[in-house]
Amino acid sequence: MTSEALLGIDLGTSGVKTVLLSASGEILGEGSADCPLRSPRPGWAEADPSDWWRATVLAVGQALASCSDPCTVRGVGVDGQMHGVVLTDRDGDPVRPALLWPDQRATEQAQVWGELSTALRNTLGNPIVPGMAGPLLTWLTEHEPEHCARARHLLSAKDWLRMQFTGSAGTDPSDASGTLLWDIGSDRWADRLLDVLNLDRDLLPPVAPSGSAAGTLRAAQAAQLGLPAGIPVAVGAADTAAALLATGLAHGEVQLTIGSGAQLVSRTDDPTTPPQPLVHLYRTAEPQGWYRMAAVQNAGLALDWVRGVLGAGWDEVYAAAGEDGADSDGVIFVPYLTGERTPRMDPTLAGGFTGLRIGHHRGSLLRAAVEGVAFAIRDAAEALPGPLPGPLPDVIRLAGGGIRDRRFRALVADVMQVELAPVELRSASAVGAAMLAASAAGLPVPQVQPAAGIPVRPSGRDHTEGFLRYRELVEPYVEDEFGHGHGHGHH
Ligand SMILES: Nc1ncnc2c1ncn2[C@@H]1O[C@H](COP(=O)(O)OP(=O)(O)O)[C@@H](O)[C@H]1O
Ligand SMILES: O=C(CO)[C@@H](O)[C@H](O)COP(=O)(O)O
Repeated sequence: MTSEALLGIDLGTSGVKTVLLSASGEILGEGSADCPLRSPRPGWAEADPSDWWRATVLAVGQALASCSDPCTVRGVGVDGQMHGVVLTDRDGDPVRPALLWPDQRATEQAQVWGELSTALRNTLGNPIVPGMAGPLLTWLTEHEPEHCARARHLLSAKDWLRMQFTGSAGTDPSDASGTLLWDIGSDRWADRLLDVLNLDRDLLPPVAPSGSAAGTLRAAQAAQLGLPAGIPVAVGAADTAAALLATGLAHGEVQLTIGSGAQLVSRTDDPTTPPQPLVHLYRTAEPQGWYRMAAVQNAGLALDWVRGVLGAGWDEVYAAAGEDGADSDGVIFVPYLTGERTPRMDPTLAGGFTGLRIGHHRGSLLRAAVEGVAFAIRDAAEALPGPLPGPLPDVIRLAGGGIRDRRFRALVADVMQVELAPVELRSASAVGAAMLAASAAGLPVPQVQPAAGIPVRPSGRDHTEGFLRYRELVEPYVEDEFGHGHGHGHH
């Protein structure tokens, strides 16, 4: 028997995940291929898009091979990591490696952006951070004019991939709203800002709805991917926006996704932001609507770094999360390897282990690392405003490739003191991309009912003392969203 399927491809920071979804929302096949970022200098984060392509071919092949019956793919949708820049020529060939969201090279340029008039900054609805396309483009204009002169398009990761599929350049509002080049209230490129900053408007691609058809799959690429040529390809969406589609996050609910970074999101109908926002505001992948995001730069990315440096396997890392006893015996890990966004909003911050004494050992460092990432997530969670002014809800939805281990889930629930409701999808974003493929192919959008995992309730283990010590290290003095300085009660 042959089944019909929609293919979703998630181009994440750590690699590519694929899913084949049936018309009734069932997962027929899955695949994944690693494609880690490169850091040619401290503070830089790049990727070679040809590695993305190889990982995509592998992950699509795996998904097809994993189906129990042969699949006929009726449409393709893509989503990807947000904010970065792929500068390409007119054919979509990169003129230099892609710059990714954890990149901090545009820190100086971001400061210049921060000095723009309040009116202009308000149109963006977002904190100014150096890993977003706008400041990265300013850096490229100043430091690599030769690459800018050769460039025809500035693309997000998934837009680059889709251009390989269809041959034409474009983007969608959910990714465009994460560039700092987008007028969030008017839902279009921020032309006045581009003029003021003297940035090349012609580099920005046309924008179309996430679920519309961008074109069809070209024959040569179809042959490499093992897919039929000529099938519709959706414009696609930013990874978090795609994940919201798959999990069906409702107004008033909060979702925590842990991958390379971690994101806490909630939907909002109000696209206004305070002058110095500590959280992001982005467009959803739907025809209307926004969501707010508290963004943690260093989640799985920091754990992966610690793992590499200490030569540990993932199981050892997660075993450390499951250990009983005192909080890392006084060792604290600050995971700010790529600066930090919510709630610090400071790209110049760096990571570190502190509190080390003779008698501490490798296990103390691993334990401190998982705890430090959980502390960073709690720190960000406390900054996420509405649609629920006030404290976080009692239950938070949990998703992402970083939650696969139950010991880490338990630690995060204990540190945050909330119940976590896991969604058992290997890649919620890839499922969202497959849903967009259905709409681009003119097919009914599958109703996905993601399997609910076992709820993770706080066990009663108290991490408050460790969290407060962490806070003292990272937050001697803060300003709230309205610019009022205050110290913390525990000082
Ligand atoms: N083999 C593994 N076992 C357990 N956890 C892993 C493994 N590989 C990766 N991870 C965790 O999953 C994260 C990647 O999750 P994913 O959602 O795929 O991220 P991204 O979208 O950033 O590529 C890693 O940073 C790490 O925390
Ligand atoms: O930085 C953000 C959002 O602001 C992330 O949504 C990135 O898009 C990275 O996602 P992952 O690769 O960690 O899933």
